[in-house]
Amino acid sequence: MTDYIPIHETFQQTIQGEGYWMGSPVDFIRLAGCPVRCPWCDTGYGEGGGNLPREMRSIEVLLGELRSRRVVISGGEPLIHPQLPKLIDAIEATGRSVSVETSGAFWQPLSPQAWITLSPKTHVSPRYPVVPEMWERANEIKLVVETGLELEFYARYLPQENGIPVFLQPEWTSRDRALPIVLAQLRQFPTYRLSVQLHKYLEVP
Ligand SMILES: C[S@@+](CC[C@H](N)C(=O)[O-])C[C@H]1O[C@@H](n2cnc3c(N)ncnc32)[C@H](O)[C@@H]1O
Ligand SMILES: Nc1nc2[nH]cc(C(=O)O)c2c(=O)[nH]1
Ligand code: SF4
Ligand SMILES: [Mg+2]
Repeated sequence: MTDYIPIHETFQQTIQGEGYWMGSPVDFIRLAGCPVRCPWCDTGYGEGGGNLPREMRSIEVLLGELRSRRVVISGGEPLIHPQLPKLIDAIEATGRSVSVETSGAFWQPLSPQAWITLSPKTHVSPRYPVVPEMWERANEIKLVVETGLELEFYARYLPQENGIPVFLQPEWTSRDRALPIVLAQLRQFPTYRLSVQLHKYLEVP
């Protein structure tokens, strides 16, 4: 039985612009749909995304497009789709590695080899808090910093010394104000790292 999954867009042979794998050559599969409605969503889901692309594509066709050794599955919110585990397994079966970008508001058991980037949104969308399993499963945490209060909001969930990597990412539209805040926070928390959405500066997808 062929598995279809709702796709917003796919693009290949770009670079991961954010977080731990920043600068790595990657392909992108952006799944469609997200209920979380972050006010500053840079992908258009802040208002629900009803007018955004949504095309049912088969896993087989998605595999045929792949060119890079690492594939980033993003969205929208990838974990709302029950087909996600099968898509990850199918990509890994080609010998590739998979990264998943998620708000952490939904849970499904995923391949233990998949790299989970948790970017929490509880603070801007209290109806969609990070589920407890996600704080345990995440391989990195990426906080979008707009006001500087985010770090305190999530303090009890953030790893202490020698934990998983924590990235502070200036909210894009307020980056001129948010970047100095992030740099000051990095002086206070020198084990955390800066993530800048490199792709936007390079003007690649
Ligand atoms: C569009 S989201 C899709 C994946 C998932 N829904 C999530 O929020 O992690 C991809 C990444 O972009 C980040 N992001 C979205 N809008 C942003 C903005 N305006 N400034 C900085 N990062 C943003 C999210 O936090 C997330 O790490
Ligand atoms: N190049 C590039 N890197 C990214 N890292 C996370 C992205 C996302 O929208 O999930 C993204 C994106 O949209 N483009
Ligand atoms: S959870 Fe991700 S895709 Fe959904 S609105 Fe927030 S940033 Fe956009
Ligand atoms: Mg993006």
